[in-house]
Amino acid sequence: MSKAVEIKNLTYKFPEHETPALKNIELSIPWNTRTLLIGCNGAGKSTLLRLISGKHLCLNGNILVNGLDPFSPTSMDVSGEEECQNTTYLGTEWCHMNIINRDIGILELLNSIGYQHFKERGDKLIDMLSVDLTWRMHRLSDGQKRRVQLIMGLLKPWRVLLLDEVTVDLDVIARSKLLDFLKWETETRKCSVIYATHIFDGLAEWPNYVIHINGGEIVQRLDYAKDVSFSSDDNKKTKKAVTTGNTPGSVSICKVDSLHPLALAWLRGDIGEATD
Ligand SMILES: Nc1ncnc2c1ncn2[C@@H]1O[C@H](COP(=O)(O)OP(=O)(O)OP(=O)(O)O)[C@@H](O)[C@H]1O
Repeated sequence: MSKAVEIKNLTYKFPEHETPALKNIELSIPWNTRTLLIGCNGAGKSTLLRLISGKHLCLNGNILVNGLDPFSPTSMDVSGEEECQNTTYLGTEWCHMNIINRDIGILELLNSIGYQHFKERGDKLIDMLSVDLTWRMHRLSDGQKRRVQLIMGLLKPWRVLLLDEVTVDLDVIARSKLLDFLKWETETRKCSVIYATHIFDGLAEWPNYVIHINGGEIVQRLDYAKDVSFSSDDNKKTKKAVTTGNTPGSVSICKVDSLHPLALAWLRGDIGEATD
């Protein structure tokens, strides 16, 4: 069976630059997994996601998504019980689509992209992101607009979801629910998520793989369950946030104090949800 994503010997260069943005990328992403892409600004994360989505043409190397060339006209997978888009890419330019500032009602907007056809899924997303169908786009806050956008972006099921940091405007509840939803999706149907982010709160239990990109190269790929452990004691002795784990290639991460649980509890209280 084909993998969610299979990349072989991929090197990609923008015409304006001497050095390639991506070098010798080899990557295999199985089904039913969540992968985090971690790297500095300019490391190559967005370029990789855009190539996987078919937004850039790949000339050197081979990319297959669900066994298909992402640049080919076939964008739907009708092989399973549900009709799926092969990839959904939600990135920076998607965040700035014009419609989000127009004087248009949410229901009208969702109907225009097939809400009736994906009603069950749409209702789940609307409920999850606490969107009110009577809202009008031009009167919303940035985070409310982003929540509506996410419903639009996730309405049609996909095989591979490529998320390029689109959660910065979300409050901690919306982000937490979105991450839970994506986890549930990958556990209940044939799909996978690749997520490039600089925000790590709430992700400690989330990924299956963590990929470190530096200077356009994949420098490390950790199998989360096998290669990553959290330790409160060992690292304190060495005063290092990350130390080598017990097996070669694995890492032990110091427990980090984070305000994320507190903010989540406060905001859950604010909207009347039970806190743990
Ligand atoms: N449209 C473009 N034209 C030319 N060069 C580009 C273009 N987009 C990105 N690059 C270059 O490709 C390299 C990788 O950029 P990319 O956007 O993939 O990084 P990134 O890891 O997503 O960074 P960030 O964390 O800032 O989003 C950078 O050196 C950048 O200057």
